[in-house]
Amino acid sequence: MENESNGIIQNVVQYSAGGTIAALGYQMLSTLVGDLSASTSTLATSASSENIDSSDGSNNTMDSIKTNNVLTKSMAWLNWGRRSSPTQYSSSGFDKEHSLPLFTLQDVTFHDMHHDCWIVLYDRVYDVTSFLSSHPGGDEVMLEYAGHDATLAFRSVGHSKEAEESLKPYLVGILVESERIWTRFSNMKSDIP
Ligand code: HEM
Repeated sequence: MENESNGIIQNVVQYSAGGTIAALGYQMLSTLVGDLSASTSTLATSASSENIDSSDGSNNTMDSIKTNNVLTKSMAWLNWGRRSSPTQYSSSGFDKEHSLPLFTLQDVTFHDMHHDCWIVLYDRVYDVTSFLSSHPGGDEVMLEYAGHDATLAFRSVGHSKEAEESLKPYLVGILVESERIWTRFSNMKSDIP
């Protein structure tokens, strides 16, 4: 009899311990789900209200998503990891002719933001971050090419000789030889400012 009641007590204790753990698990899960749905609804609300408020009629949904939601903030942390790559310091060597570091196109892609904007023009790498706000054509057109080769866009605008001259202070490096287009072939060199 005593054994039997001990067994029952043991079962009750085990059952309640299991129940407590399950309850704790459930609570943690629902907190998580709660957080997620709260952020999703905040996202939906902010996105739709910005759309309605938009006075210039433009679609601000993506801007809103970019700035307001938890997912984007997490992405910023991921980006922080990506951006801590030491690409200002070239691992591809040094160009003796220009006394400048050599960069690959991939190195340049790391600098694709308003506060850190590099572009490639005529196989040369320019850090135009400080020039963005004073560009006569506006910062948006340049930001479209942030982290990329902008030579064709630059040429298609028909920039003046003064514009070409004003590039010089922003030069930070040269493309590695295997990725050059304009300076690789002698018949194209005359086209380069
Ligand atoms: C570091 C690179 C750049 C520099 C130094 C620069 C400089 C200038 C300057 C000085 C002007 C005034 C007009 C002129 O003198 O030609 C201008 C206008 C303009 N630029 Fe740039 N620019 C650069 C890159 C770009 C890029 C990548 C684009 C991409 C499309 C662009 C698009 C324009 C546009 C649309 C205008 C206005 C043209 C007009 O209203 O007549 N620029 N830029």
